[in-house]
Amino acid sequence: MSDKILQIENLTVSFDGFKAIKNLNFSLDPGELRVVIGPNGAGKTTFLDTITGKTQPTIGRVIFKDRDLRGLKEHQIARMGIGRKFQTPRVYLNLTPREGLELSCNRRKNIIGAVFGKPTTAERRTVSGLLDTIGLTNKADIQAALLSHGEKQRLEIGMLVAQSPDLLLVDEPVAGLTDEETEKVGDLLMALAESHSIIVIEHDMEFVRQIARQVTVLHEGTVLCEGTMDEVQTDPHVIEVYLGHQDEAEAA
Ligand SMILES: Nc1ncnc2c1ncn2[C@@H]1O[C@H](COP(=O)(O)OP(=O)(O)OP(=O)(O)O)[C@@H](O)[C@H]1O
Repeated sequence: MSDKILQIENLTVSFDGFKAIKNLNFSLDPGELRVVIGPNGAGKTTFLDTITGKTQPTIGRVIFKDRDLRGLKEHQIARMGIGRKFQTPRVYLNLTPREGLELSCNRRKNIIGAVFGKPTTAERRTVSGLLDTIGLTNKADIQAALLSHGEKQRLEIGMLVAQSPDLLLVDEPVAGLTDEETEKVGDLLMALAESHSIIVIEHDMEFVRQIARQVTVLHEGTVLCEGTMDEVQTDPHVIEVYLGHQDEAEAA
């Protein structure tokens, strides 16, 4: 038995001979919040795709809760406890946040059942706790279409959490958000990290500084550097391939 929730061993992913991921090793502790950064094309999305089963390793292994995920379908991996939040929010716009969360609490229900069926007392309690966690109690009963972009992002994170995953994969959750909304999403992820393992992919360095304890920097499909934000920010290789260029871009 490993004490890691996720282990990636010697992973290589090739697309027609092009190696998007090369000999990558990575591990995550239960209850850890890890931020993965890296320049465009570094392999961040491919890295997540390999964990969720969307893409199969060419070489190497992805081990989740001591089980090799090779050959498993995306839905089987999701059922094992890996939830993924994509960059753009995917919420049910015609449902209220409360109804959306009730639906997510019980994935076997269909939409009609969730909207017209009666939730159990336990489900109601879970949903009101989740509404509180994502800061949407006061908007629980309006149509989700009327929520701001940041509120929709928080609702989708709540819908993922409602499915009780052990590992949450969150892809660029603050792209396009205001500073205030960004901070709320950061606070939410930090609160969730108390009871989940979380990997966040992010470009926004202010946001990374807000939430990151451990940071993994990817470059050309492999791990360039891993450490605290301070360690990563002062690593000469990271400055050269990523942060230096970003600061130049920000200054321009
Ligand atoms: N299906 C595919 N077929 C061929 N090449 C691919 C495929 N998917 C990704 N790649 C290539 O692999 C490399 C890594 O891509 P990936 O999308 O994982 O990077 P990324 O770090 O997520 O980039 P970004 O920050 O721009 O989203 C890129 O050069 C990309 O063009």
